[in-house]
Amino acid sequence: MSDIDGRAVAKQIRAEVAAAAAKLRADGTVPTLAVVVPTDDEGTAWYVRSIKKAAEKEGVDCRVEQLTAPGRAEIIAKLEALSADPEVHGIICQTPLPEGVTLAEVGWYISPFKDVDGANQESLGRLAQGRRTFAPATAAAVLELLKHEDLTLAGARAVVVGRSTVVGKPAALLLLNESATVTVCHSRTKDLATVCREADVLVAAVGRAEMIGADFVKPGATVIDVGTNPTDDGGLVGDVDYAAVAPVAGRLTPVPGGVGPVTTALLLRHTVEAAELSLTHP
Ligand SMILES: Nc1nc(=O)c2c([nH]1)NC[C@@H]1CN(c3ccc(C(=O)N[C@@H](CCC(=O)O)C(=O)O)cc3)C=[N+]21
Repeated sequence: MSDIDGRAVAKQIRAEVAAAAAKLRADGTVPTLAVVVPTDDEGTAWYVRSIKKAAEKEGVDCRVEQLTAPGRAEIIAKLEALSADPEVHGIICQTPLPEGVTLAEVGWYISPFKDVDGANQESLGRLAQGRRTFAPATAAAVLELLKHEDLTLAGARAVVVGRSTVVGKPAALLLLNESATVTVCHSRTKDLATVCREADVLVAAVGRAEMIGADFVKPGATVIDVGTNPTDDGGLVGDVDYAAVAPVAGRLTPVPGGVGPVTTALLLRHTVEAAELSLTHP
């Protein structure tokens, strides 16, 4: 088994981002990402700090908009204002949202031109249509990691475990757009391990620590672990039982150091793309 090195892939993407950002700046456009943070959730706070640090290192301005106990109307007003602000090119609204508010309903107020984390239903619809769009950064990271490997997605058996709107569904659509044969599994799937064992490419996006064991994996399969589950001792584990699966899989992403760093890098890539788009579609 060989590890898939997410940090190396992220480094390469970030170098491309830095070059694109420098070019935009030389032409008088400062690529700018706005991060709307509607709760004080611990995991989100970590991600926001890491976005800000990465953005500033690569020449992308990052505006963090921390809201305090906002209602739906306040979040929507903020997203509308940022959508109308010509100096902002990319917008991400962090999850989790306050009780009773969903990303699906507030995502509508993020301009599709600035929707760098694919939260607007127009973005998801375009993905379903196989048209150019911003996919959610985490789902895009799954495909980016696969594309860096020497494997053929067309005709491959892909199984996605998890059907969330932010990861499972868009990852399945991206794989389908690459002509993989895609199965989406979830909590009601019968004989989950048997279905997963058919996969040439297995994507674990359930949010349950180490639930994918060796019996879920076909020998030699490529396994992408999207899970980032905090452990009691302050560490992080994936949805895949790494120690058990490593001897069976052909290739496997570690946690940390797999999907996570690529997610952050792609959010920045989407932001410079949105900035470039703003020049031709002001
Ligand atoms: N609208 C929205 N989109 C998101 O994509 C989103 C979100 N809300 N809310 C919060 C979660 C969390 N998330 C992570 C991204 C990268 C790492 C990451 O890079 N983790 C490092 C390690 C972290 C560590 O060592 O603690 C790694 O995997 O190597 C983690 C978590 C995106 N999220």
